[in-house]
Amino acid sequence: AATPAPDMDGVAAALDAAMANGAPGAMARFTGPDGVRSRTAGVRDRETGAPMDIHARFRVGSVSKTFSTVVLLQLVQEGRLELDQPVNRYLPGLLPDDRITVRHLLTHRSGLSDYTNAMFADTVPGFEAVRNRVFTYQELVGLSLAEPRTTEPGVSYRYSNTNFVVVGMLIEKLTGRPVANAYQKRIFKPLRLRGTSYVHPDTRIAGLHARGYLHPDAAGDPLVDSTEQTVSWAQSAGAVISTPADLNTFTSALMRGRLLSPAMMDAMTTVTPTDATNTRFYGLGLRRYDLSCGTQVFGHTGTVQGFYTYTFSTRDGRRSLSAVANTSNRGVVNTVLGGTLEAAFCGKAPA
Ligand SMILES: CC1(C)S[C@@H]2[C@H](NC(=O)CCCC[C@H](NC(=O)C[NH3+])C(=O)[O-])C(=O)N2[C@H]1C(=O)[O-]
Repeated sequence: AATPAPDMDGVAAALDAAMANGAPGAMARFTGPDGVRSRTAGVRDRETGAPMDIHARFRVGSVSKTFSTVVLLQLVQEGRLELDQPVNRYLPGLLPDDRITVRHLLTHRSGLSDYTNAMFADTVPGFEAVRNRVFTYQELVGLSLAEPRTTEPGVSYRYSNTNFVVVGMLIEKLTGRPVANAYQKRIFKPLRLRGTSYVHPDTRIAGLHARGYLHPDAAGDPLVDSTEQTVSWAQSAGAVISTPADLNTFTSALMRGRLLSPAMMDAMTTVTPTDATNTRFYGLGLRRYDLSCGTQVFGHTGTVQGFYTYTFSTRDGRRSLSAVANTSNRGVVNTVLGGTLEAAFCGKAPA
């Protein structure tokens, strides 16, 4: 079937819906066979009123997990570790269960609890308590291991940031360098992602950027400007900064096989369902969404204080979309922002 043109009016409507539900601003960038299409809405800075800018940098949250996965799978390709070996073989004594394998981390099937649930139970106090803190990986893993495991290893999918903190530990142990070096050398530089960085524990977003605004739990309380933070509570699970254009370049290059071998891409895109809808799946550090028009898109989502992100590409890498809203802790915004995917990849509904 012919590739449908993106319905940019539909994309714009989803951005407007995000604003109508509390986002100060939103933006989306589609890259496809007929070139680039962008839409923006609202402001990137509530103080100055500066309009949202498609070139603005922002925090991508868990989209970082796909960057970390690419680095780790390159190390697997280089023979530095094996997917089905115990994590403890490479990080002796780290985990209390030798049955937890590297693959379990990348598929969220390790059973390691997600320490952020307790950390952010009270949204604003939780954020304020950690926004300037610097954690070691070991401290974060310690927070998780203080809580009961959620499943026996490999038995079921249970999303946990802890998995990708351990992925960061593996990368640093095997390369002998901070993860920032691996991101830069293996992804940012080769793909010329000049708007993408990993600056942990620096709290700033350099250059032209969107400010992020966290919705408080109590209705009527003011938005919290959450732009500056270390994101040390997430690091290799959530601390990358990027732009819509760079994320489209990244997902497209990934799908086109510019970062990993065909065999490794097959492994990465081998998925299991994450919910009962049978339209949402997870592979290795990668989500698959099956859209209403039958198109499957691969990428990741992100939720970090002040920013919601969707970044997905078709399996052939020919079409990519990144959509961002500069708010969080407002689920309806995240949901309506997701409407950009159907509009962009399925096009206008038949009349
Ligand atoms: C699975 C998710 C949704 S959560 C996970 C990760 N983000 C976090 O773990 C942060 C959670 C707290 C964020 C905060 N919420 C609260 O504090 C609520 N009390 C807010 O909305 O800013 C990320 O990113 N992933 C998303 C993903 O992968 O899409």
